[in-house]
Amino acid sequence: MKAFNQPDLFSTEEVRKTVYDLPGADVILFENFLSIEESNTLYKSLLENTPWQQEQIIIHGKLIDYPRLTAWFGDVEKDITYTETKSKMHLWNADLLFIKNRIEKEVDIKFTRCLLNYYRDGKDSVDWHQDCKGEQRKNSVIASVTFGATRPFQLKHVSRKDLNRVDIPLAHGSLLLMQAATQQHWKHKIPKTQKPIQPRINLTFRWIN
Ligand SMILES: O=C(O)CCC(=O)C(=O)O
Ligand SMILES: [Fe+2]
Repeated sequence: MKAFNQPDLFSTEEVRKTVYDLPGADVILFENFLSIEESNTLYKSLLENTPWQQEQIIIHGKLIDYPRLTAWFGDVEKDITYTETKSKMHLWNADLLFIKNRIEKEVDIKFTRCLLNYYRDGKDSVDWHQDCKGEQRKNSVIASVTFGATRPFQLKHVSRKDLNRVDIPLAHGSLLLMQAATQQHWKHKIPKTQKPIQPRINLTFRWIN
């Protein structure tokens, strides 16, 4: 399988940090968080070695496939029910531990889980939602790492109509940190696109006990 082709535009490898000034949110983007070589190797390895699963949801009594493939990894191996589908949380592998350690140098938290999403093409997506449940939304750290195609990560405030939607392009090797009460005040999504695009893998490291 071919490694992901990085456009020339991103051939400079400097880490670039952007802090988004959004009311009630704490969102920071690190472009080139991982080098192109690291990102190419990890993309290929995660694509090939992850036990990708098709999760399903019941809508009007019908089982519907989620428009993406997923996998859970974490500190312990166990059965979990995240959606309607019974899935397994797998033990961290070397690739994920490598990425997790790099992120933990940036933020003072030990992540316990990671959700991997595989967007096979532009038809795959994730609709508006907030991460975490209940009280955890008021104070959480979500570290989101992307490999493959750049897709816009859209953010919108849950109630304030006066605030514009924000589109953050998440490129190969980027890290997006969402902290504090971001999940309480803002929703996010990855829209579908008609454009012919390469696959994309996204990893969200989370703290869930
Ligand atoms: O693919 C992404 O960038 C976001 C994934 C996401 O929001 C989630 O899995 O909760
Ligand atoms: Fe999410």
